[in-house]
Amino acid sequence: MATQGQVITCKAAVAWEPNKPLVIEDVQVDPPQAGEVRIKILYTALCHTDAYTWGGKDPEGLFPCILGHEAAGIVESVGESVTEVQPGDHVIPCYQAECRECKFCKSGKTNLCGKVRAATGVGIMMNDRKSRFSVNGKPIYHFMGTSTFSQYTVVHDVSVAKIDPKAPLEKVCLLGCGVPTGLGAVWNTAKVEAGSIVAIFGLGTVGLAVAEGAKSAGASRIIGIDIDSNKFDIAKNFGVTEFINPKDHDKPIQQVIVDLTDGGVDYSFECIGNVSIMRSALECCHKGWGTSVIVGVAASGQEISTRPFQLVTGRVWKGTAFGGFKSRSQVPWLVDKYLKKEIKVDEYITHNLNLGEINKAFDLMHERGCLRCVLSTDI
Ligand SMILES: NC(=O)C1=CN([C@@H]2O[C@H](COP(=O)(O)OP(=O)(O)OC[C@H]3O[C@@H](n4cnc5c(N)ncnc54)[C@H](O)[C@@H]3O)[C@@H](O)[C@H]2O)C=CC1
Ligand SMILES: N[C@@H](CCC(=O)N[C@@H](CSC=O)C(=O)NCC(=O)O)C(=O)O
Ligand SMILES: [Zn+2]
Ligand SMILES: [Zn+2]
Repeated sequence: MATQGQVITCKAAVAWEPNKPLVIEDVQVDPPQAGEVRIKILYTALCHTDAYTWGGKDPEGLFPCILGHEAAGIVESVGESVTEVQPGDHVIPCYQAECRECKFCKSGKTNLCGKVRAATGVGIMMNDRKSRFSVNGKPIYHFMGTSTFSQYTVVHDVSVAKIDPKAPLEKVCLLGCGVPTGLGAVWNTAKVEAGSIVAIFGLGTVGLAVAEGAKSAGASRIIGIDIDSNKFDIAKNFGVTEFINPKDHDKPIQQVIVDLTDGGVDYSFECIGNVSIMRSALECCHKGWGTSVIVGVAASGQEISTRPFQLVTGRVWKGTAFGGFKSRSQVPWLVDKYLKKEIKVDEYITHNLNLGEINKAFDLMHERGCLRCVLSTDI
């Protein structure tokens, strides 16, 4: 039955309130308006940022909402003036848009895009400043402009990357967030050179992707730091050469690293979202040139601090969103790299469940051995 132009009723996981189990609801999904695309989501993974917003830590978190931002699917229908995708295209929704026209996109200095950010930050679509989701007439907010914990979602056309239909959607859904973020933090934001010494704080999917990026950039030493010692065995497969568990040391972790590296590392990456570790990550950098990249997302109200002397003496503090990748242009390129076996993806997937088991998937995020859990939306 043709669904184009019709409201679709489908299953979605609704977060009615922070920290309360998500509820699988029959959700009404409106047709796409001008500049919008309705996507049948086939696979979606969970990222730590979903847990962060669900946990009430996100200053932009609005409830009720449909979370989820690391997914892949097939275009069901498009609104007026959409030219770059059509029904049947295989796509990855991108929380970081790329309109190619705004001040940000044209700057050549950033992957951030200003076109729809004001709407996606408040859970609505730009065209009429309303949501396309409802349950029995009650509007449900969008999340990050993607809302992939649903069998169907509506996104802005500037937030859709068209990919090679040969790519397995159950794998490449990961290229919607965590893996590109880690790789890009190294390749685009830090621009790590061959021979560099790198420290990575937090060896989840994002930190492991940093390790993979650093290895491919030719880093000579890749030091992984995690409070879970089981992470080292996994991390070796992604390029980590040395492991430090801060719990095994009395000295501040930055001092331990400075002592181990003749004055500090060339590059460090914070992949946890902990502001005190962000300070350690900066202060373990070498005087004169060490650069620290903040990747982790810290809770509302949290602030970073250090002695300004750390920066006066040449250390550089940076941050990255989606690893600096331009989403619509570069996600298809990352998919191609995966198909050519130039980047890992499968190795980050430790669990597979379906959308109906989403609360179990959130629980798994706190368990040892869990990197990414991919949900099939086929309940
Ligand atoms: N900037 C961006 O564009 C993006 C940021 N993120 C953020 O990156 C962070 C990491 O995400 P995931 O890898 O999915 O998370 P994760 O929870 O899988 O990994 C975090 C790792 O940090 C370790 N850890 C926790 N506390 C620690 C401590 N005090 N010292 C050392 N290690 C510690 C944990 O054992 C775990 O291995 C999150 O804050 C997430 O929100 C995620 C994607 C994109
Ligand atoms: N709403 C949050 C923003 C958290 C954040 O920094 N998000 C990252 C992506 S995290 C993906 O898993 C990002 O891309 N930020 C840039 C942006 O425009 O949002 C908060 O306010 O803390
Ligand atoms: Zn994410
Ligand atoms: Zn733009």
